[in-house]
Amino acid sequence: MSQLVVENVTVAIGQESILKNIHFTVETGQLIALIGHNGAGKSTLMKTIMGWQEKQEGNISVQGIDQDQEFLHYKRQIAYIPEEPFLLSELTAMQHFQLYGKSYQLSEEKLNQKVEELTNLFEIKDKLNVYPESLSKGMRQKVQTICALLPEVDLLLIDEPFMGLDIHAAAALQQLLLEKTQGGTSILLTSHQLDRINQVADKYILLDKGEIREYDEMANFDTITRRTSQ
Ligand SMILES: Nc1ncnc2c1ncn2[C@@H]1O[C@H](COP(=O)(O)OP(=O)(O)OP(=O)(O)O)[C@@H](O)[C@H]1O
Repeated sequence: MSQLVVENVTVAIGQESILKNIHFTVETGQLIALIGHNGAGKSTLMKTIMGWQEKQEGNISVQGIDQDQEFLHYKRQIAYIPEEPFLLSELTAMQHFQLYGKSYQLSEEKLNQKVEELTNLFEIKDKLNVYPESLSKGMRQKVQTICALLPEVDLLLIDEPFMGLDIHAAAALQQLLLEKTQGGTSILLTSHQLDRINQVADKYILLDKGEIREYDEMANFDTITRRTSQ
């Protein structure tokens, strides 16, 4: 079954057309890499799927739940890790986790178990009571990443997941993403790190000036790069 269906989506910001007629699906348990030059429209597409950016035309659904018709129900199926950590200055790391746990209706027991597991994995267990301003950039990203990994959602959207993470955390995240897909979660991520993408993605979408140029198996990516650079 298609987890995410994006049909003929068009986005303009002011007079500028940013996404043109975007059309693709992501199947259950697939990991799709969204690639393209700076400014190609990758983050805008993520934000549009999240409902943070308004679309002018088209439809988006997750598990058959339409974004426009049942927004709250739709949104509960998705977790998002934005490119820039988006943390509240008045909340500690643990309070962020609790806020996410509440909004995705996790039981306290499940939340505590996952916080324990993920803060151990990302080596920030000693930072639970620390406010964002006292965390390093990479630690803020870890907190944001953990927030999105707490709920069991159908669709995970991740903007540049590996950027800013240390080697240990990047490897741990890579493993975790693969485990998530094996459990049936679909993942759409953007990345400029081709070596990582090659290791995790099933397929890639090549976005160019707001349009999809290629949507193919990851295994074909090298061939295409060579062909287009000749
Ligand atoms: N809030 C905004 N107002 C005006 N233009 C915007 C806004 N957000 C994005 N854009 C424009 O939309 C286009 C796509 O930007 P977007 O951030 O989606 O690109 P990207 O592919 O994620 O790039 P990068 O790889 O640099 O992160 C760019 O031309 C950018 O200038």
